[in-house]
Amino acid sequence: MNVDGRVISLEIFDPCSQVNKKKLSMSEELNRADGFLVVYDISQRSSFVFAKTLICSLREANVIMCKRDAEARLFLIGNKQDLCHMRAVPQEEGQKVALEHRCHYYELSAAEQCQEVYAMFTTIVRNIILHNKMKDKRRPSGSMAKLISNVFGKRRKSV
Ligand SMILES: Nc1nc2c(ncn2[C@@H]2O[C@H](COP(=O)(O)OP(=O)(O)OP(=O)(O)O)[C@@H](O)[C@H]2O)c(=O)[nH]1
Repeated sequence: MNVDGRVISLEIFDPCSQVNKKKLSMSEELNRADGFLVVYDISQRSSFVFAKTLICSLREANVIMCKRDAEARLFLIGNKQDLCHMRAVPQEEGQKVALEHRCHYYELSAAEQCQEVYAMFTTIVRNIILHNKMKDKRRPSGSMAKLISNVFGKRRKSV
């Protein structure tokens, strides 16, 4: 993808397509993921219920650590908006769940709105890049980390 003049390669892992689909396996892929897109079908209530379970599992497994993490990395997406005549999940309900879990919410149709899908991915990647930059800033710098380890190192020796 081209995001603000930068070429970004995305690696997409779909745990729901794996053999053990019912159980969200907290595999290595999930733990090293930069972002999470939980997609449900607006014409199928069961997929919305499953989406809510997935969001809770991400939180319980500490893959999504805190409010700030969810705001930057977790996205709830109601797909198949073109089937709104068969809608089983009101948009407000999706928005409410997103608000409860502090994540972003989109409703679109992957089949008919490829530009919206591209725009959504651009926003997601932008958010994640910004979040990762902030995280790096919050981490102690090399010399500061060295200083901290020296201080604690010395203390440990004297105990
Ligand atoms: N009408 C409509 N159909 C869609 C849309 N997006 C996907 N589909 C259809 O929904 C079906 C499932 O799509 P997949 O891409 O396999 O979705 P998935 O989430 O991987 O599905 P699972 O196998 O259940 O995990 C396919 O028949 C798609 O063509 C959409 O926006 N509108």
